Amino acid sequence: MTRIAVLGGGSWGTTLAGMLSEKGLDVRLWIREKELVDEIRKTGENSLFLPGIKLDSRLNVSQDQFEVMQGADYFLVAIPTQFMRKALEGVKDLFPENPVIICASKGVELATLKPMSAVVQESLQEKKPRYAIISGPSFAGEVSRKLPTAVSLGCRDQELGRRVRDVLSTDFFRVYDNPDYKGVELGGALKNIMAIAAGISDGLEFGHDARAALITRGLVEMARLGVALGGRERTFMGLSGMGDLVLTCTGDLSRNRQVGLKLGRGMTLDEIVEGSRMVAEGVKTTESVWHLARKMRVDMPITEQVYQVLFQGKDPRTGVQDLMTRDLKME
Ligand SMILES: NC(=O)c1ccc[n+]([C@@H]2O[C@H](COP(=O)([O-])OP(=O)(O)OC[C@H]3O[C@@H](n4cnc5c(N)ncnc54)[C@H](O)[C@@H]3O)[C@@H](O)[C@H]2O)c1
Ligand SMILES: O=P(O)(O)OC[C@H](O)CO
Repeated sequence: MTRIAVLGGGSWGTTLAGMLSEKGLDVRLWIREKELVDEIRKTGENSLFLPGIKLDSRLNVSQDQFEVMQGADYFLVAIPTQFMRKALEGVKDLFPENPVIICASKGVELATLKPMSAVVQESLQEKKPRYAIISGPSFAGEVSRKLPTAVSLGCRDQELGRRVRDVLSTDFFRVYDNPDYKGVELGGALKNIMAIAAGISDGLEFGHDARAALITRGLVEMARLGVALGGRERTFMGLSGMGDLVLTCTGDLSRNRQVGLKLGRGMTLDEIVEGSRMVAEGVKTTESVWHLARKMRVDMPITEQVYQVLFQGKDPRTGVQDLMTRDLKME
């Protein structure tokens, strides 16, 4: 039986682990928090990150990485991106040679300005990992309720990509393979910034026109950086670009959109993140991408304004005003 090790017991890792266990695969989920391991074993629920969802009773959960990783055919990682490198380096000896790493996380590492493909390659260098990235419009809260969802699977090796696609697909979770892993991973990371921007606009009650403009111009900006970093423009029109962008700019289940909504309504970033155990990847990724855009000399006006609101205390209203009064240009 295909065995999958899932590393990361937040809402997404728990959702994917539960889904694949229910599909009949041998799934082992590594969770950092002992109280969550105990709770899932006792009640079948991860009430901190995935409340109200009964997990498949065959799902194995553990805090012991050896127990989770030994003998696995695939390693699915759903660890917040700023912790990814340290987490993988900490268990690198437990991976076999040429492990298949399926990344489910969306962000750009702030310390190095690198995407997850590079973080995985560098942290497991001696093991020569094979990388795939799953990304697209997929709220854990909806997938865990088996609502119809479609995502992209980026993998340079097309034969492996098709295999991973088949392993991850179910009758309600449809996976499309795409050899442009760079575009797929950047789409998922960059949309988080635009979700914050759309949240800010809606928090300020700037209306539907403004949000539609942010989504459309946000996509242009995402593709511009994505292509400069080696992704294909067409990928940004797909599920991991346009699809996830629309979802998180309009869907209130998005944590990134929620950060923006609260900023728009007058809260400070410190007040918003204080006490939250959930991750809004867009905050750190805005900082990473702001630096990356400067380094690559790519124009990213929406990212620029989100950066100034998040990290330079700019009034969100002034940020929107500054976007509207830039020099006029051809579309
Ligand atoms: N939740 C979703 O709907 C969803 C969907 C698609 C992709 N993702 C991506 O999945 C990744 C994981 O997010 P999530 O939503 O499952 O997380 P979450 O917000 O539900 O939970 C937070 C996670 O962070 C972990 N964590 C906290 N501090 C840590 C540390 N110091 N080192 C290592 N881990 C630490 C916690 O153990 C927990 O697993 C993110 O990159 C996110 O963008 C999430
Ligand atoms: O809650 P968010 O904003 O992290 O979005 C979750 C997923 O990325 C949606 O596809």
